[in-house]
Order: sequence, then C-alpha cells, then structure tokens
Amino acid sequence: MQLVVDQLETKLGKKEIVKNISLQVNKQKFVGVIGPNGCGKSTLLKSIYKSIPPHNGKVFLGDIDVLNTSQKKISQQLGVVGQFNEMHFDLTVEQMVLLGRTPHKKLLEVDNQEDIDIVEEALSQTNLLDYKNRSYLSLSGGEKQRTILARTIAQQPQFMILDEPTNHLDIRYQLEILQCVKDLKIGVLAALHDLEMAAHYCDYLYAMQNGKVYAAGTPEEVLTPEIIGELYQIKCETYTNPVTKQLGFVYQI
Ligand SMILES: Nc1ncnc2c1ncn2[C@@H]1O[C@H](COP(=O)(O)OP(=O)(O)OP(=O)(O)O)[C@@H](O)[C@H]1O
Repeated sequence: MQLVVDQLETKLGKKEIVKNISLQVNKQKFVGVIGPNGCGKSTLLKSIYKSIPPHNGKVFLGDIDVLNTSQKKISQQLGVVGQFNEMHFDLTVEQMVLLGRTPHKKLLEVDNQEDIDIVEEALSQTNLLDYKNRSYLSLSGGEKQRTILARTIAQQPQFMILDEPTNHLDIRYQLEILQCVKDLKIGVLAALHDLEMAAHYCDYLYAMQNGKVYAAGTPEEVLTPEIIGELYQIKCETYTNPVTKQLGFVYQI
C-alpha cells in the first residue's frame, strides 16, 4: 500500500498555498517534509487529510480515493497528529486514547477488552501509563502531544501524518517520540523543522519552498549546503557529527 498525492493544489482565500504538489509515501517508510515557515507544509498535510479541502488533485491511500471517501473509512488506515490539539471538553488521558478506537467500532458499540489492551500498549509506548487517569486539559503541551500520539497509535493505522510532532517536546521526548513513530513500522509523512532529526529519522525528504516541491530525495541528496542555503536563505555547512556519526549542520545568516 502507498500514500500517493497527485498534483494537489490548495487555495486559502484567493491565495494559492499548495501549488501542484505530487508526492509518495511507500509502505513502512518515514518521509519528511521540510521548508521555511509559511512555505505551506501544514496546508499540504491538512489538504491530504481533508481538514482543508484542496481545489485540485488526488490523494490515494492504496486504492482508497481519500478526497471522496468517508472519514471513518480513511481513519481505519490513516492517523493524524496535528499541530494544535486544543479541546473544549475534558476527558481523562485513557478516555482520550480510547477515542482512537472509534473508527474500528460500530455506532454505540462499547469498548471491549481488546480495545483496553490496545490503549494500554499505546500509553506504554508513549510513556503515559502514570497519566492514565489525569484530566487531558490539565496536561502540559508536551504531555498533550504525547496523548494525541497515543490516541493515533491506538487507532492502529497503516499510515500516519504528523505536523511538527516534536513541537512542545523537550529533547528527550523529541527523540523518544520520533523513535516510537519509527518503531511502529508504518508509512509516515511528517513535517519537521529540525534538520538533524530529519536526517536521522527520514528515509526520504521533500523540501518545500513557496508552495512547491523545491527538492526531493534521500536526506543525503536533499540536505546539502546548497539546497539548505537556498531554502532558508542562510549560509550552511554540513559535517559528520563525530559523536553520533550522523549528518550535522552549522548555520549562519
Ligand atoms: N486562511 C488563510 N488565508 C490566507 N492565507 C493563509 C490562511 N491560513 C494560512 N495562510 C498562509 O498560508 C501560508 C502557508 O501556511 P502553512 O501553515 O501551511 O505554512 P507552514 O509551512 O506549515 O508554516 P510553519 O512552518 O510556520 O508552521 C502562510 O503564508 C500563511 O500565512
């Protein structure tokens, strides 16, 4: 199964924000979207999961025509961790994560032991077992972010879209969350700001500039001083980090 985005175009007001973007996420691959503030990453992701309706293009998840299929059917295969997760009513963390089971249930079907076990496992993977009975609204930004990820894990999707999933998270949780998502071994499309994390976790990258794909390829192909310099309008040097042996970056205005 693949997530295929074909010639997607999205306008907000009169302004064209996503301009003819095509991309692909293969099964079990971690694909990153990078690019400067305002280049259209969130709008692209929201257009793919229909939170903002695109005015042109197609999105296919396997043979499911996403833009013309019910949310429930899509949610059985595709999970979303958005950038802002505010809620106006309160639930416990466990109740929030149980909501992830909704796409797999019939109307008014009660949660069974399998649902409870899946939720317990998702809470464990996101280090939230001790928070199970806490009120969601009382959580810190990072704890809320992890709860939303746990809910999406409980949904057991084949693909996940994440919009800056490490927003609000301290360094340890940034690493833990991205590793946790990677370990799910599902297809992932994630907007990321941290280029070292993108280099480390992504199998493939799309670099966006002004609503278009500016460059695409493996992290080694995309994260070059020339492309990063042009994308963010800075001077950049890359090096191999002597400790991690991974790609490192030095920036200058
Ligand atoms: N309702 C709207 N009407 C017009 N323009 C909008 C609207 N909402 C967002 N935009 C603009 O669309 C552009 C793309 O925004 P988007 O949030 O997709 O960018 P982004 O790459 O995710 O940015 P960031 O990295 O800052 O999160 C921005 O210039 C933003 O100001």
